[in-house]
Amino acid sequence: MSASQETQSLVRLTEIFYSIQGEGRASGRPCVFVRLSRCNLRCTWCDTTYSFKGGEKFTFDDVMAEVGKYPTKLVEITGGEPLLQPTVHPLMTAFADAGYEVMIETSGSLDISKIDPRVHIIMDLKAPGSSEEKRNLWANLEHLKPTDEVKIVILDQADYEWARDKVREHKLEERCHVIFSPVHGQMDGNALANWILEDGLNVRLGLQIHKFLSVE
Ligand SMILES: C[S@@+](CC[C@H](N)C(=O)[O-])C[C@H]1O[C@@H](n2cnc3c(N)ncnc32)[C@H](O)[C@@H]1O
Ligand SMILES: Nc1nc2[nH]cc(C(=O)O)c2c(=O)[nH]1
Ligand code: SF4
Ligand SMILES: [Mg+2]
Repeated sequence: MSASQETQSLVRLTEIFYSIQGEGRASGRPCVFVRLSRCNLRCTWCDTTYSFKGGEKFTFDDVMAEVGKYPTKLVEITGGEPLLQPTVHPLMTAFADAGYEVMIETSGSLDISKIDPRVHIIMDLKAPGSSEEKRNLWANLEHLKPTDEVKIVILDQADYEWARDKVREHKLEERCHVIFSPVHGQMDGNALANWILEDGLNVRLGLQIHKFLSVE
C-alpha cells in the first residue's frame, strides 16, 4: 500500500479526547485517547459499553489532525477492542513515525504479535468475574516486552486469587509490569491492597484515577 493510500485508510472511531491518563504506568500524564468502536467481548464490569455500537469512519489524516490539536505527544489507542480493526496497525505505526509515544489498551483476546514494537502494550488478562476468562489468548504472553504491562481487573476475592495464581504460574512479574485494578465502585481498593501486601506480590495496585477526578 502506498503511503498516500495508507493515509486514506479508514478506522471506525467512537471518540477522540484529551485527558489525564487514568490507568497503567503512564497514569497522571496528559494523553490523547483514540477510542475505536466495537468489541468482541462483553466483560461484566465494562465501563465503555457505549463503544460497542455506532462510531464513524475516519481517515488516518483526519485522526492525526484531530490528535495533533492537543499539546501532548502521548497517544493511547483504546476502545472497544482496537485490535478488531486491521487498520489499527498502520495507524499506530503512523503515530510512532510522527514521533508520538504510542500506547494500546487491548483485551488479551486477540493476537498482539503484529503490533509495531515501538508501541507500549497494556494487555488485560480477563479474570473469571469478567465472564470472559476463556477468551484469554495465553500465547500472547510470549510477545510482551519488559516495558509492557499486563492488567488484571479484580471483581472479588475469587478474582484476586485467580490473578495471584496466574502471576505465580506464569511468573508474570518477570515478563513485564503487572497491574491489579479493582472494578471501580464494586471492589474495595483497600481490601485489594491488603491481599497484595499479605501475599507479598510484586504487582502494582492500579486505581482508575480519572474516576476520582472530573475528567473523562
Ligand atoms: C474499556 S477497555 C478498552 C480496551 C480493551 N477492550 C481492554 O479491555 O483492555 C480499557 C480498560 O478499561 C478497564 N476497565 C473497563 N471497565 C472497568 C471497570 N468497571 N473497572 C476497572 N477497570 C475497568 C479495563 O482494564 C480495560 O482494559
Ligand atoms: N482518563 C482516562 N484514562 C484511560 N485509560 C484507559 C482508558 C480506557 O478507556 O481505555 C481511559 C479512559 O477512558 N479515561
Ligand atoms: S474487552 Fe474491553 S471494551 Fe470489551 S467489554 Fe471488555 S473491558 Fe469492555
Ligand atoms: Mg475508560
